[in-house]
Amino acid sequence: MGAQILDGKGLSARLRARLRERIEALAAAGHPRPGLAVVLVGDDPASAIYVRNKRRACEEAGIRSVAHDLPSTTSEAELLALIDRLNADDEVDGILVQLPLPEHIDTERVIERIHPDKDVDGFHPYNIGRLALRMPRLRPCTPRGVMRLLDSHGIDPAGREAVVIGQSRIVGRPMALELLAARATVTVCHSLTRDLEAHVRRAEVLVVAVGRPRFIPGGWVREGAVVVDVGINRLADGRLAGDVDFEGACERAGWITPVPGGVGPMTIVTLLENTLEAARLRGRIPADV
Ligand SMILES: Nc1nc2c(c(=O)[nH]1)N[C@@H](CN(C=O)c1ccc(C(=O)N[C@@H](CCC(=O)O)C(=O)O)cc1)CN2
Ligand SMILES: [Mg+2]
Repeated sequence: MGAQILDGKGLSARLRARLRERIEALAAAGHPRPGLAVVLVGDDPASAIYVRNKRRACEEAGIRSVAHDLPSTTSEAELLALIDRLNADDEVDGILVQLPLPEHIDTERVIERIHPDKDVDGFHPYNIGRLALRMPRLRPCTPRGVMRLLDSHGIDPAGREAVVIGQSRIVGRPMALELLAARATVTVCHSLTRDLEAHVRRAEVLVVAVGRPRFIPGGWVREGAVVVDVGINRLADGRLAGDVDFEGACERAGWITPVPGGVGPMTIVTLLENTLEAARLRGRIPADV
């Protein structure tokens, strides 16, 4: 095992403690606590766990979270009506709609209905457009968390060959935009990409988000590469595995994220930070904290 570990768990714990201090100081000075509405539709077991973790993280950071748990039979119109109410509620700084939504609901329409200043997931076309133009406001949590993890270990993607595998709304596309904003040379690979192995072998920064356990063999990883594994796959024996063959990749990579304890915790802390940022953008707390 040659690779050094990119420790998202440790970094996120430090960032969360710092965030809590800032929020407590604001509260002590008479400012409102940031408020996050967490919307869960249906009974997807993984989503239920992620939402529970987000609510707990809010509580620990001193953020007021309001739960909206809706049945899987909720219609799109009902969900849009809830978002309208949350948009109009001054005490709600951030609105998070857990994805995936049930199939009968149009995800794009729901995301576009969230006011961009409350879009703490950073998925609204306005916020994605701002990121694409290198004028970011609220930024998608997982890619932003990855960039902070790299930065905290002194890794600068500028000028490097970055390869992102996967083109999802949550990770792949915004990850490519973050890396481009950081001046990497970016390639996005997907299911129609020819010769994936050749792209992976070129990558100095490799980000994998496909949701298939050990999809990338360790032997494909470039010597010294930075490997960011966004996959969280539950194996038949109950253990978690990433999208990259971790043991094999460790032989060649310079840096690598573990699963669990790498990217996942960074997603959650970035959500908390985005909620504070949304409160700032909305003028509910001072701009200089
Ligand atoms: N509205 C959103 N939906 C989804 C997002 C998102 O950012 N916004 N991302 C993913 C799921 N996700 C957050 O929602 C998420 C997944 C995993 C983790 C995490 O901390 N994972 C741990 C392991 C957890 C386990 O034991 O299962 C880790 O990697 O260490 C955080 C957030 C899809 N939906
Ligand atoms: Mg995420």
